[in-house]
Amino acid sequence: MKAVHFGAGNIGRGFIGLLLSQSGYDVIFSDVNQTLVGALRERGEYTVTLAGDDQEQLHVTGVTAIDGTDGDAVAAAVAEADLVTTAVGVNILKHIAAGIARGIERRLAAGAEPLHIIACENAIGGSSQLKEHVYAHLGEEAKAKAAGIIAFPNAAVDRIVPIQHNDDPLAVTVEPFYEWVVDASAMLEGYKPVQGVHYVNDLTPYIERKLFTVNTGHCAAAYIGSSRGYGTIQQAMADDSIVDDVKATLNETGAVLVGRYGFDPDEHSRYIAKIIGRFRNPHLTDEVARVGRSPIRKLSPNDRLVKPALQAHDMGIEPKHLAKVMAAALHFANPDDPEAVELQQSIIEKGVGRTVTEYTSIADGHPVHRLILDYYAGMTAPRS
Ligand SMILES: NC(=O)C1=CN([C@@H]2O[C@H](COP(=O)(O)OP(=O)(O)OC[C@H]3O[C@@H](n4cnc5c(N)ncnc54)[C@H](O)[C@@H]3O)[C@@H](O)[C@H]2O)C=CC1
Ligand SMILES: O=P(O)(O)OC[C@H]1O[C@](O)(CO)[C@@H](O)[C@@H]1O
Repeated sequence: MKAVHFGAGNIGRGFIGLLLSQSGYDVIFSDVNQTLVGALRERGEYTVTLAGDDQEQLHVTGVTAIDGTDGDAVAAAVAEADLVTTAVGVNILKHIAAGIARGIERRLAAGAEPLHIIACENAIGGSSQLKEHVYAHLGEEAKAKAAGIIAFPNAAVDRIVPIQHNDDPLAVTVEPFYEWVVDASAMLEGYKPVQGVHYVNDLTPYIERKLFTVNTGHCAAAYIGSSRGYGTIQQAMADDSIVDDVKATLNETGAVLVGRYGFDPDEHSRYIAKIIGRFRNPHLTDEVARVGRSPIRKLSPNDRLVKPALQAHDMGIEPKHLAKVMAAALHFANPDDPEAVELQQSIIEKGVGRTVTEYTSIADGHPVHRLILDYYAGMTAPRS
């Protein structure tokens, strides 16, 4: 069995590629990073280290790579794949869509074997977004033929994999925990399960619980940590006042999740406690720059801060701590992060009020808008 996985980065090698390989797939990574592509082709294997007390090592074999900028190679790989997955970043999905579309056209011309295409990104509806981008490259006839044969099940993926600082470009250290949940209702009949994947008929509670707990809590630690001058999540989480902020933020999202989906409150509290323990993992060094990266995406209406804050407000809960995290995100100034640069520029040119409205879609005068501005005014810019 052949799987084509777009993105040989941290999650690609350290999570998705690993599980696919353990499930018996030959994994072909597609990436634009020529160092990664060259090393994967030359060596055909790499090592994943689990960041626990015993530093267990897992050897992934039977892998190779293609150059993601080579449209023919990408189309040929997709045409022959038994499964396609991605972990490139949700904003990159549009850039891989044309190659996937060409691969689908080739499949359709050759007899149309069924195919699942699963985006493993931190986003609600990642595969659906990818489908839209891919369909934009297909004609009406191809789209009609693809219906019922090419499926794009949405997924939630959870494993913390920091930026790697190893001499070996392929080596990757990951936290031991993982969770990969896939929408079974969108899978084609007779699909072969991937080992370690949890297939569920209603993905929404899973993706929202993950995004609004793991990712909301993590970015709370990153943005508030950064505003206090901390460089890593581990440093920030050693500060009790930041842990209190993270917990209070997750109590707000927790109230929303318990209210909307009927999760057991005690079980949800244990879920939060476990996640806070994961953030503190002493065997990892995770930079606030990575966890807070792309603040415009993280402040967008459907993402980990705005959506639960507005849901909380609608349920009569004042989302004070979510607003505080958003205010800290507006102070997140990283010259190497193009979205942070754009946000800071917008604040300088248009003021913070208009910037909040433009990027979060929360109207001026809305109580949550006012909360964000109040916290923003009371917060100093991060120490350099
Ligand atoms: N790192 C983590 O702990 C987690 C990350 N995620 C999600 O996984 C996705 C990937 O994140 P990371 O692995 O951390 O990022 P990363 O930056 O380590 O990996 C992304 C890879 O995609 C490649 N890429 C960029 N453009 C491409 C293109 N056009 N074609 C093929 N490859 C391309 C990059 O060269 C890079 O190797 C993101 O959506 C992230 O939100 C989800 C859960 C955990
Ligand atoms: O990858 P994103 O969406 O920029 O956000 C970083 C987040 O992803 C994770 O790496 C895993 O979900 C978390 O560590 C962090 O909350």
